[in-house]
Amino acid sequence: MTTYLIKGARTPGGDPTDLLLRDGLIVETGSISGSDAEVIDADGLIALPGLVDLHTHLREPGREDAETVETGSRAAALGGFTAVCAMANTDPVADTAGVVEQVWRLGRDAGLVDVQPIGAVTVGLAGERLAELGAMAESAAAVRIFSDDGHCVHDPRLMRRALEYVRAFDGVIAQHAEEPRLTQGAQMHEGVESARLGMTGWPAVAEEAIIARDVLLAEHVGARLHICHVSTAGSVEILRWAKKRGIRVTAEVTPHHLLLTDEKAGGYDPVFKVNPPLRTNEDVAALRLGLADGTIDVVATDHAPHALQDKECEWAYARPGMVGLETALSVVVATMLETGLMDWAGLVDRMSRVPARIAGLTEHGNDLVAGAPANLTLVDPAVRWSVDPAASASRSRNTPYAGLTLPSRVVATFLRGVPTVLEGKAVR
Ligand SMILES: NC(=O)N[C@@H](CC(=O)O)C(=O)O
Ligand SMILES: [Zn+2]
Ligand SMILES: [Zn+2]
Repeated sequence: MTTYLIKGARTPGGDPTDLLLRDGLIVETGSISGSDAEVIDADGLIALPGLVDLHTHLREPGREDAETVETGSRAAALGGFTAVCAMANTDPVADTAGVVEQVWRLGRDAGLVDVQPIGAVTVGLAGERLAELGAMAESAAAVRIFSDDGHCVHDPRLMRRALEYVRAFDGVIAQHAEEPRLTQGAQMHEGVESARLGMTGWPAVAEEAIIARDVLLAEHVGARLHICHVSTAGSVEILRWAKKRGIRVTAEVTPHHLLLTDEKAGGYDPVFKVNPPLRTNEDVAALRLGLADGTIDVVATDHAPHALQDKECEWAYARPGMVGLETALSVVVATMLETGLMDWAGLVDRMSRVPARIAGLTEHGNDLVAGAPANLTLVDPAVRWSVDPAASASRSRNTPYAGLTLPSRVVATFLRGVPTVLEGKAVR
């Protein structure tokens, strides 16, 4: 196994340092010389703990034409990630120990990021009966996060049972907050733009009503709740209230909800169709402030690859979702760092340390100190780059940022001391 010496990397808030990586660990930091290691010149680069994504759709098993565990893992590594949590809405659904173990093994065999499967809450995501949560928790995949993402666990009794069940092993239910009765036929955010375009709206209250209900349920049973892809100002207010009350709730926001608004629907390009929908400028401002002050705990990509025929069609028939692994860091730099709302230490917190803690991934999200696992990424903060969908490592092309110039780029990523990305290119 090659030993790597990273020379002169800046760390958030710290002085430039060298990092010696050997046998999967950071074995030494500070000023290091006289080593026979392979040297990586990191002058001008920032070293961050590897990013952790709590919300990735890898599409395997079932839709390998849109993404596989391997292609999604490669896209993640290029985005600076060393761990991703794979959502359960595959085909078959990840609702048994067998399926989550299969995904976990595929991730291990690809070896580009740690793939932590998320288990479904209900059988087949149908919202009727609880899936075998205990068996998934005890499986080789050691599932801790359960989610019916793509669907809301809308039956309050079932949601209560799920929260009670996972409390026993400190698991967490990640809720896709969408009251289905309020979003029937919905195509975009309900507001001025949807009225102008004549499209059926997805009102903010469909998200907020479920979040309000579920924080109260989590309080009642004393369990951990996580809210997926928070998208409205009202949701931020409810979370702020719940946290002040001591309720064990965490929440995520996607990069696209930090940057884009419902005006994008005006061109009827389905690349901008996503669940929850792009909202208004006021919502974007509230999400940024909520992320800055910690009301929203983490950024998660909700990387949702879709095959060409599922996206390049009429808006109403297009699947919702956007890819995001390769652009997440840059979009957060553009929306949170360049606006002065957060610094690099804040980004590390929201994209590495806290998501790792929520997922229980103890090998990730650690400070880059001697003895820590060598899971890290090197970022060039001086580079600006233009997003080219065709250059993506993801099998799908549905990025909403085509042609956009974004700041900061991942130069190298290491998983347990082994490079997955070097000079901005995937190693394997
Ligand atoms: N975000 C999306 O628009 N789509 C996701 C499902 C989801 O995250 O709800 C997908 O699986 O494609
Ligand atoms: Zn969702
Ligand atoms: Zn999702």
